[in-house]
Amino acid sequence: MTLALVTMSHSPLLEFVDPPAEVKAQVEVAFEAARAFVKDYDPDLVINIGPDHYNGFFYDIMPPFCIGYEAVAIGDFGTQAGALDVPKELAAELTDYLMHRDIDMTVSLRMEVDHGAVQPMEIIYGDITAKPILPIFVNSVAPPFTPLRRIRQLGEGIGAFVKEHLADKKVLIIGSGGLSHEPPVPQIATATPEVRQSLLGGGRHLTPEARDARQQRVISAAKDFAAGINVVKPLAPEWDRELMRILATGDLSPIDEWSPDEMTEVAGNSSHEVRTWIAAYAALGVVGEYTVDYSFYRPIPEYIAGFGVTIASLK
Ligand SMILES: O=C(O)/C=C/c1cccc(O)c1O
Ligand SMILES: [Fe+2]
Repeated sequence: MTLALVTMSHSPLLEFVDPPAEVKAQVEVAFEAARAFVKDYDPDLVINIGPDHYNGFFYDIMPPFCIGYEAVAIGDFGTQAGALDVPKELAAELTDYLMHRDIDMTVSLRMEVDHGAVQPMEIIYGDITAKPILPIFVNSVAPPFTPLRRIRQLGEGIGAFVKEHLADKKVLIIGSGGLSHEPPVPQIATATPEVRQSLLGGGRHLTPEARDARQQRVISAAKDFAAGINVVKPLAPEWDRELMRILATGDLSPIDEWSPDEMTEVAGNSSHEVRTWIAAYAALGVVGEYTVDYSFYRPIPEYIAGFGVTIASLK
């Protein structure tokens, strides 16, 4: 058994906006580092921890986290659509294991996932079905948020499962999202009645026209933000670097004390996507001491993201 980790900011804007060539080149170097690492490691299984942006999960029922026994990517922002290759029985075993560790997993027998879940797989493999994958959703955009301690414990449970039940496998854990950012994903607290309906589930399975309108709003916000118009909260590079520093130490306990409200205040509504990174690092830390082999960070307004990529492996 072994476990390795890749965490990656995602941005649906990658193909829709144009940062300076030097920035694009740096991001491509980071993506290539992830590809090369994964190619060399050649995992048997991917455990994919990702958020959702009101495409698969809505306020009719919003779990803090959920595992998919089957999963279908909706293909937003031109990402690959279609069914993921989920080993259903293994997903059920992991659920059972976590339940017995007092992690009340929600299950979906047919989870719908968006760019937030699949973009790293697409970047790394060019195909979201390239490997068997256990898809785990972590709520990162819809308050109220579970305390970060619970996310760490979820990650630790996943790590313990890998250690005990996947002794003959090479496993890659992916955390997708973050870092500081506040793209124009609607908030229930400030929603108009129409948007509120959409967040309650009306936004599921949008018509192509409605999907296009939704995406154009985000693309145009990104262009404004890059032009220096503060349509969204500024990125918070210091906060991002501090998180990455803590993750690299192997001791995640300081993060337990972070309050969700303060995260939102300092690093933006979508900064909670770092929960995927925290869970992934907690899983790796349970399997053994680790080193961060590669780390990239740059705030990229065009992508509306404090943009980071890390790779970590066991010592
Ligand atoms: O509008 C959405 O669905 C999400 C947009 C977005 C923009 C930038 C960074 C991210 O992580 C996003 O999910
Ligand atoms: Fe996102």
